[in-house]
Amino acid sequence: MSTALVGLPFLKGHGTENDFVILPDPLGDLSLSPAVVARLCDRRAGVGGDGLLRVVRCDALSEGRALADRATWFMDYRNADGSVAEMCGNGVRVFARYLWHAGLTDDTEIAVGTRAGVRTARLSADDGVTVGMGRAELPSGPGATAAVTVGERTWPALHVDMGNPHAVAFVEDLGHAGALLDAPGVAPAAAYPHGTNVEFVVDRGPAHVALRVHERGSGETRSCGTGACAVMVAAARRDGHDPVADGRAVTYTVDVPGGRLLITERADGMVEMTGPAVIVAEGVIDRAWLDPAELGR
Ligand SMILES: N[C@H](CCC[C@H](N)C(=O)O)C(=O)O
Repeated sequence: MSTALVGLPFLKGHGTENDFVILPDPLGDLSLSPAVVARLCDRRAGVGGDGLLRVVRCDALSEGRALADRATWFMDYRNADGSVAEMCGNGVRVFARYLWHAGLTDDTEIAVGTRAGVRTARLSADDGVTVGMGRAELPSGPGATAAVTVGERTWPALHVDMGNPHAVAFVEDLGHAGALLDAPGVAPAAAYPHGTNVEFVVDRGPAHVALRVHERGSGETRSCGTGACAVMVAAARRDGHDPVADGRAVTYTVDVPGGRLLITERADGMVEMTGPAVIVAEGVIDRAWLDPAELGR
């Protein structure tokens, strides 16, 4: 006799192979401990993902209520280790694709609440999604730059804040970053009191770069949307572009190990990122493995 799985619905999705466990929780009644998130993101014993996107109505959680007049849904993003992060660019694309897939919206322009504020996603007929990623902040003063170390090698890095922190290091060859099994050393640590994502960048041609990324709380991933935006802005400034100052938008192609992103910094400073977003599968988390009671249900 088949025993139907009775438990928690979930979906899997990815954007340029930055993959996520998607947990619908419209009324916000799940309590997700870091340990439970880590179990769900475990690639062997769990569902597997670089992170988790909990889908909650803005008016159903304290962090979202202030945004409820501008967005219906809040993306509660968690890293694979269970830590909370302010924003996830690939995640917003997948989140918007999920809302459409689940019939929770019939708009193709969707405002999404995040810990970094409201981000707007535009769905295209193929699997592409364009997200307004906000404006890049380049801190000045002591926290503007850092030194990034992997093994015996150290590089200068530019601090770029996309709502979450990034240390962007231009290197001669992406292989020089080694296996990236551990977090690169970043000094001074005071520049990043809550840790940071670290990107290594090489040029591929005019307005065309490629990166590898070690993500805070997730390790090396195949892509990082906020990281790709941080890299684009760092490369644009290195190349003498400052759209707000010179009134000219600039677009870069950013290749990540999991695919390609097109990123534009507009004359108003808004950074727009376009890339794919795919819903791969949906299923049920068996209560024998994760009792909803562990989630406060
Ligand atoms: N993968 C995400 C970034 C997650 C950043 C997270 N690791 C952090 O701690 O900031 C993205 O596509 O933007």
